[in-house]
Amino acid sequence: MSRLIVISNRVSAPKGQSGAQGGLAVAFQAALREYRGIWFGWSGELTDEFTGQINFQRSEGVTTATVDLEEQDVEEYYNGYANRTLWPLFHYRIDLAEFERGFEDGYQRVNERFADTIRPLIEPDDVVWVQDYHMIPLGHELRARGCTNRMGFFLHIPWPPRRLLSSLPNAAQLVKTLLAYDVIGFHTKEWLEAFQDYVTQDLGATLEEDGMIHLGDRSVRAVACPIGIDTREFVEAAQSPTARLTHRRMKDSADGRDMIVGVDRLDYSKGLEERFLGYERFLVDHPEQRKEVFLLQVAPPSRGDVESYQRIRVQLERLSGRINGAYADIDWVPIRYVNQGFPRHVLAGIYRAARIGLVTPLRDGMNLVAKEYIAAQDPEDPGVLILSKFAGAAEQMTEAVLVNPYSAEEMSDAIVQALAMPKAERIRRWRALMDGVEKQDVLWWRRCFTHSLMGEGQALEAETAAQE
Ligand SMILES: O=P(O)(O)OC[C@H]1O[C@H](O[C@H]2O[C@H](CO)[C@@H](O)[C@H](O)[C@H]2O)[C@H](O)[C@@H](O)[C@@H]1O
Ligand SMILES: O=c1ccn([C@@H]2O[C@H](COP(=O)(O)OP(=O)(O)O)[C@@H](O)[C@H]2O)c(=O)[nH]1
Repeated sequence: MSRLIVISNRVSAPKGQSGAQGGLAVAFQAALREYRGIWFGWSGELTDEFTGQINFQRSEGVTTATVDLEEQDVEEYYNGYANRTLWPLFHYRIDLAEFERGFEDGYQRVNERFADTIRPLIEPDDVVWVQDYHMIPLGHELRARGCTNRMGFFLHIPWPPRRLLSSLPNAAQLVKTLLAYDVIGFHTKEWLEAFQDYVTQDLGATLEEDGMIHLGDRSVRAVACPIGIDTREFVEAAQSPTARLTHRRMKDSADGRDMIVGVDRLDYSKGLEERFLGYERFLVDHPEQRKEVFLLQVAPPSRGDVESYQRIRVQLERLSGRINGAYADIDWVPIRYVNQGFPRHVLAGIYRAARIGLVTPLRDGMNLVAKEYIAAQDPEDPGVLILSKFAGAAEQMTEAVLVNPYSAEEMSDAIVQALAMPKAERIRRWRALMDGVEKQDVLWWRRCFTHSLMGEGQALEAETAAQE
C-alpha cells in the first residue's frame, strides 16, 4: 500500500482546542490521520546554518517532519518570492507585486534544499502531494534527484489570467516546472481554465478533452477539486461547551442587536478596507438601523514582516477609528475591531451568534470561513452568508447573497437584504448551502484529488487500510 507524503510550507502539529490554526492545517490533520504518511515542511524556526536536519514528531495520529531555515532563506523565499511576488500577483494585485532576482534565487534555493532533505525519506511506492505556491518547482527538483514516484501539486490560491501572469519575469520557466507533476489541482473551474489558457497559449501545450495536458515528453492531468472543511468536526465544535459559552457571551454583549461578523487574516486580499467602507455606506444610508447592529471584525495579524501587510494594518486602524469616531454613541460602537486569533471552538460560538457572516475578499482561492459560518448555524434560526463573488467558494455557494466587494452600495444593499430576510428564506438558503458543505467536505476534497493522483483503486485501498 502506498504511503502519502504531504509537503507544504507550513506544518502545524495538532493543537486541540488551544490555538488558532489556518485552513490548511485543519484540512491536513484530518487527512493525515486516515492515511499512513508524513507531513513535511518548514518548522517556522530559524537556524544560523541550514543543515537539513529533520525534526520528527508524532501527535494525535499525525507524523510531522520539519526543518529550520536560515534568516536569508525566509526573507527571500517566504517573505520575498512567495509573499511579495507570487501572492499579490496571483491575487490580481500587480500593483503590490515586487520583482527581484534575489527573491527568485532564494525561492529556488529553498526548494532545492527541501528536495535534498525530503528525497531520502521517499520510498519507491510513496505518493507525493505538494501544496501551494511556495513549492511550485519542488516536483521538478525531486525528479532531477531521481524521484519517479506519482507526484501531485495543489494550488490553494487563484491562478491569475494569462496576461497578468506574463508580467512575472521567467513566468514560463516557473510554470514549466509544474509539468514535472502527474496531477495539478485547483479549487475552481475558473482557476483551472486560466491555467489551461496559459499553458496552451504561452507554452504551446496541447489540451485534451479529458483534461490531460501534453508538452514535450510530459503529460499532466489538471483538475478542479474545491477544498471543504471537516464539517462533522465543526458542527460538533459549534455545540461544544466553549462554543456555547462564547455564544452566550456574544448574545449578552450584543444586548439585542444583530451582529455581523467577519473573520479573516489581516491580508489585503480579504477586502477588509472595502468591507468597512461598505458597512459605513450602510450606516449612512440607513441611520434608523444604526444602533440595531454592530460589526465584529476578527483580524489576526499575518505576514507582518512584509510592508504591504504593515500598510494595510495601519489603514484599517485608521478607517475603523474614523468610522467609530464618526458614528459611535455613548452606548454603542459600530465596529469591534479585534486584532487577535481565536481557536475554532470559540469561532464556532461567534459564528453561531451572528445574524450575518460577511465574507468579502477581493480574491480568494477558496475561503474556508464561509463554509465554517454555515456549518456553525442553528438549523432552526440560521444567519445569512454574504459572500464575495470573487471568492473561490462562490462557485459552490450560490445560495449565499453574492456581492461585488468593490461596490460599497452593493454591500450596503446586501446587509439590508440579509437583515430583513424572512426566516423561511434564511432556512431554505442555509439548507442548500449546508448540503454542499456536508457533501463536499475535506474528506471529499482529499478523495477528489487522490483519486486523480493514485487511481481510484489505490486511494480506496489506502483509506480502508487506514481505518482498520
Ligand atoms: O501560512 P501563512 O502565510 O500564514 O498563510 C495561511 C495560509 O493562507 C493561504 O490559504 C489558502 O488556502 C486556503 C485553504 O485551501 C484557502 O481557503 C484560501 O482561500 C487560501 O488563501 C495559503 O494558500 C496557505 O498556504 C497558507 O498556509
Ligand atoms: O482567529 C482565527 C481566524 C481564522 N482561523 C481559521 O483560519 C482559517 C482561514 O482559512 P481561509 O480559507 O478562510 O483563509 P486563509 O487564511 O487560509 O487565506 C479558517 O479555518 C479559520 O477558522 C482561526 O482558526 N482563528
